[in-house]
Amino acid sequence: MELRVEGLACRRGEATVLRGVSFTVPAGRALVLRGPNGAGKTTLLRTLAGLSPAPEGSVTPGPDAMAFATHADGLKAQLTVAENLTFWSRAFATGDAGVARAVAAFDLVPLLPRRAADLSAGQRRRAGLARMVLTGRPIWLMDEPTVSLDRAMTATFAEVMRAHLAEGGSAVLATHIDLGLEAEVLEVAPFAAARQAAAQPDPFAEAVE
Ligand SMILES: Nc1ncnc2c1ncn2[C@@H]1O[C@H](COP(=O)(O)OP(=O)(O)OP(=O)(O)O)[C@@H](O)[C@H]1O
Repeated sequence: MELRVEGLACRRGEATVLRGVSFTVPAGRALVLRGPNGAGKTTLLRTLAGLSPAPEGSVTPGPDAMAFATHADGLKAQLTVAENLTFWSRAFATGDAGVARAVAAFDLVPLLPRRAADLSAGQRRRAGLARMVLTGRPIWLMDEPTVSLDRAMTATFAEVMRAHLAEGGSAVLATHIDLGLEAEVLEVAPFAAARQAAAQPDPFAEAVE
């Protein structure tokens, strides 16, 4: 699904962090957000996701089409991974089929009985990313999705993303590492988000080698 952003301003607390952000991410494509610490990448993602109201501009479609993977992963610490997945499948009305897709995508069977509080950082991230699959939503917003993932799981993530894009999904990712994504790059800078076309031929080539 296409994501269209026009003249967006983004606030964090009382501060306007970004202004005049415009871009389109066509179905099947990803946009990578780059920029130094504090540039506003997380703020932009939060605004796209509808978590921070935008004082100016528009985002189409609305938040119901989007799934947002944050640093926090969204797991309830006292529940097992299986219980977290069931909770999400109810919240997103995707049922057992949604859970099965998420488990298969990130090889979660060994983690299902484990309490989220007892998972390693990488295992938590795996479960948090599986949530994106479970939602069935077409537009994925992701904040440093590969942090804490080992090399094999980074490759798995790349495969999952590739499948999502091949199904007509789209994505906006803030990441400091080069995933080898076939993606445009948006350099995020306060009040002046400028676009750099950077299509590359082989998505994820470097991530999965
Ligand atoms: N709750 C808040 N209230 C006011 N300003 C904030 C708040 N949270 C963050 N900021 C500021 O907003 C700006 C943008 O922060 P943001 O987290 O979006 O940057 P980022 O590009 O994601 O950075 P990083 O690469 O470090 O994750 C920063 O200057 C930050 O200090």
